[in-house]
Amino acid sequence: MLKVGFVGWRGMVGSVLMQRMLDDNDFAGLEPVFFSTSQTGQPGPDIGMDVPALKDANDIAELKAMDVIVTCQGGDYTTAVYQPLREAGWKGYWIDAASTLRMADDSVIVLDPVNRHVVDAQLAKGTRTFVGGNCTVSLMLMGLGGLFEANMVEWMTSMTYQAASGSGAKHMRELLAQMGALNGAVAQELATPSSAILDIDREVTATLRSSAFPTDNFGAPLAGSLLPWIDKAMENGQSKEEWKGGVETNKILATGSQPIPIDGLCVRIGAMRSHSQAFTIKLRQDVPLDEIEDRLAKHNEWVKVVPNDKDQTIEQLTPAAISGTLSIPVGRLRKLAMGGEYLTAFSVGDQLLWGAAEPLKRMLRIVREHA
Ligand SMILES: NC(=O)C1=CN([C@@H]2O[C@H](COP(=O)(O)OP(=O)(O)OC[C@H]3O[C@@H](n4cnc5c(N)ncnc54)[C@H](OP(=O)(O)O)[C@@H]3O)[C@@H](O)[C@H]2O)C=CC1
Ligand SMILES: N[C@@H](CC(=O)OP(=O)(O)O)C(=O)O
Repeated sequence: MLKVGFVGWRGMVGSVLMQRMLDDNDFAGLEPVFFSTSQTGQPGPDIGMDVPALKDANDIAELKAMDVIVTCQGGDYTTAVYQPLREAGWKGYWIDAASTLRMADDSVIVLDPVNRHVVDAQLAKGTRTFVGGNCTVSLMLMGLGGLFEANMVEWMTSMTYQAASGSGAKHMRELLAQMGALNGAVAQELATPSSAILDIDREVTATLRSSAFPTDNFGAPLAGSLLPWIDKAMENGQSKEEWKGGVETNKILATGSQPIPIDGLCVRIGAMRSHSQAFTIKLRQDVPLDEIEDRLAKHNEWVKVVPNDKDQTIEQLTPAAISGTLSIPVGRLRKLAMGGEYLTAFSVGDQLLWGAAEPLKRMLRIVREHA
């Protein structure tokens, strides 16, 4: 039976992974072993079967006993443990949510509904390191996979509207604290229908700018505002999140020496756990919209084309509509005024499911089939 070590399972991404594996009975037939960097010796999680006490996630000898390690612990952990483990002779499968190893020559970025052929080819070649993609990249490719599969995209921009969850659990709490502080600052006026909206707005703006406003995690107000920068700066003026959009997409698609230019602006907004993106797509040819919709809809079982009308858009194409689900709606599809080769689209996806946990869960299944 395959011995699978889980690291980072207590965290936000790890908890979503655990739940999805329980939902689909994925622990059956495995020998799961749970690790922690802080709770060694404590009882393992309740997954409906006996599991040993938690092992030390930094203990190379314990890790070495695993056939597969699935980690959602984060990049610092991967940096500290992966190389020493390989140097100790471990030849097992490493399945990781962190970005650390994504662009390494000997790793594959996994998103099997889009690149199963790449994953299979690399497994056959003996590749043992599989990494989930950046959330905006995975969500974009789940939505637009039909266009890339048909090699219809000459270039693309992606303008993102990213949820607080992408920064972690503390940030989600801070977003809610900010929302509460704004509401609290004007609660009395809101309860008085005759109060002047510009007075309320003035108070809200003063609260946003006040030093007492909770911004320890984001470093600035997000509720009632937005933050047009995500992750570190690259030397060329891109943010690292924007850089990932181009390099990771091309690695997933294995475009090799003919990369598709993909760039844009990444923006944090006050959504909880679903990322949205607006695309401008330069098609290689002027393809009719109905053919485009058909290709998008048929690409995978989770994408859903939303007709370009107001009622269906605001009902189906929002974080509120899809958070907590695997659905990837794509809508606002129309040709732009620039010409028939210019397409616009908007998509939404749960950042913790297809954006993080789901590709790892599925990769573990693929490894089981292969091993
Ligand atoms: N957040 C996201 O959207 C995405 C994250 N990722 C990757 O996944 C990594 C982990 O992200 P995320 O899940 O948000 O991180 P979390 O901060 O939620 O969890 C990381 C670890 O913190 C430890 N921890 C300490 N206190 C607690 C507590 N009270 N509850 C739960 N865990 C606790 C746990 O490790 P221990 O048991 O060892 O103490 C846990 O595994 C990221 O660093 C990133 O590399 C990838 C894609 C998206
Ligand atoms: N950077 C993403 C979340 C994330 O964890 O990305 P990555 O896995 O590429 O580090 C966001 O903030 O929404």
